[in-house]
Amino acid sequence: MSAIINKKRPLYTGYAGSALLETPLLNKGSAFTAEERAAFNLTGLLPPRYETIEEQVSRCYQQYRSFDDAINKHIYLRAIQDNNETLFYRLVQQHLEEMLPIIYTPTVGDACEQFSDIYRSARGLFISYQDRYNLDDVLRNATKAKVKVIVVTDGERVLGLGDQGIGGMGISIGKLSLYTACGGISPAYTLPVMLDVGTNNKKLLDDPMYMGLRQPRVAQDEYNEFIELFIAAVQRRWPEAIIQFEDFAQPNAMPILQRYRDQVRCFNDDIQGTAAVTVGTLLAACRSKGVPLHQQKVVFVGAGSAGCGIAEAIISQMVAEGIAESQARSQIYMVDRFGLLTEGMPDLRDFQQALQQSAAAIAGWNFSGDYPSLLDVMYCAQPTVLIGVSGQAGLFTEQIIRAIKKGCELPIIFPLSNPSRQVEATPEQVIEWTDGQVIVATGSPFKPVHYQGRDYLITQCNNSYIFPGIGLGVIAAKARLISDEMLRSASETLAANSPLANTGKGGLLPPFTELAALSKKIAFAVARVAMQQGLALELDDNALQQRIEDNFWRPEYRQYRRTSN
Ligand SMILES: O=C([O-])CC(=O)C(=O)O
Ligand SMILES: [Mg+2]
Repeated sequence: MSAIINKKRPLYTGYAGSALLETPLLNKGSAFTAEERAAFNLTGLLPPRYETIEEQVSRCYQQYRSFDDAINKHIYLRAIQDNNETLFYRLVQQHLEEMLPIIYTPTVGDACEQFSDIYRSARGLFISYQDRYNLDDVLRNATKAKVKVIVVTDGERVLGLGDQGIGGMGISIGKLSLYTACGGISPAYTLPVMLDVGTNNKKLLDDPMYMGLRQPRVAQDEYNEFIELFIAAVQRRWPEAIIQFEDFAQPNAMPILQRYRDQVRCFNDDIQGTAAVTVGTLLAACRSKGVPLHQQKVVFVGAGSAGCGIAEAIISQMVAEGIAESQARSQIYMVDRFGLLTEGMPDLRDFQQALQQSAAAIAGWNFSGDYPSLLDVMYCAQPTVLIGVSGQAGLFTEQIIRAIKKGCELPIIFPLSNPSRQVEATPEQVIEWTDGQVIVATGSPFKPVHYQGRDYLITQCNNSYIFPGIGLGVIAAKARLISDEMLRSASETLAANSPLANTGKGGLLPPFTELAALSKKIAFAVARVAMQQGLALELDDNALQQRIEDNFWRPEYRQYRRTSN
């Protein structure tokens, strides 16, 4: 363990009295000691008993348990976060499996939808289009001086819930909570950002409570200029910050990523994070099954930027396993609203065209519409893997699932859409319709399924396995950019840590309780690749490991001393 972290040097601060109690990064509440209470003018502001953080956690947990609804639990935890960040993370760390679904997917989806209704206090930066020419001033107003990770959204495609306008702030906050809880990034270095360009969600525009700009979304040139101004302002203020793009709508997500990924430390979590975790989970599934990835035929339902991002990552992985790219592409079938993406289909975006099937490939197929439907693809292509990223509940019908099972003894089925209520089929349905012969993973958490005397653990194939480790690795090695190879090493590290693939038992991915340890391994692998590519500091293995430990923040109170001013 790191010398630096164990040293527990006292922290000097000029805050005192109620201002200290109202600063969530510094507040310790009843844990301020007698000496600190005297030195910081706190005497009388707190109940007299001095408490340990463990005692505080017990009280919070008792209060937490008194709420029945997930959304009320979420509101309660967010209130603790806004009052005392150290306590919040200590509580979450101790009850990680129970609380992740509350601070993150699926409950964070409700929190985004109800953002203006449940709003309590300010967190992060709301950058409105109207402030676009004052961005330096706006960034200077941020309460954090040294920002290392920004999660930014414009709220246009929040999870599978569509345009949530300003409510998208909920997802930026949730993702950053995981950066800290699972990736050890100190909350002092994280900043959630919501770019408010308006909303096209009529319900929100008509809602008297709605707290965002009441106007249709700014689009095209104005929108792109705003993004450009934002990126440039971040570069001036925090040139080393990682920018994670989150929940942008398809027409913007890919162009923004392509415009900036070779210039700044950025990635799009829905395209690249989802792709990395899905490839990692798929590799683990293939290894447990004993059939390599390059021998699989993969059908996607949903050919948006997320689906196409995963498909491209699978193709890269198949090529890395030794098959030709054209062969790999021929094994991927993208099904969208109008059917299988096929040569000649009108209005395909660039990134979709690269994934269309050739007319020759489907020449012998038997189908009735203009393009093969999902069911046609199931019968004619006989896939072995089915991945859902459609955002549409119920798309994997019994007929679809039974059709894949017919052509494959042990299909791999990942209904990934989030949150839980948008899932293409529940794990219970998938297991039942395949008579229990299936490897299943979902994007949101689901309880284990009991079927014919057997318990099936449902693996959550969620970005949270990937992005905290990437962030930690990029920070530890000061990587300048985030390359595809770095993301691929994250997938491989994830797969290499699959309990099922390694031991034949347990989940496809490690339990969430092991996320912190896994994030460190991913950080190490990602940083190593960044160094090999000349994108990062040159460090030997020991020095890199040490920097990962040094950067890993733990929710422990530090001793405070008062600055003399
Ligand atoms: O937040 C999650 O659980 C995964 C994600 O990025 C999305 O669904 O947009
Ligand atoms: Mg997302």
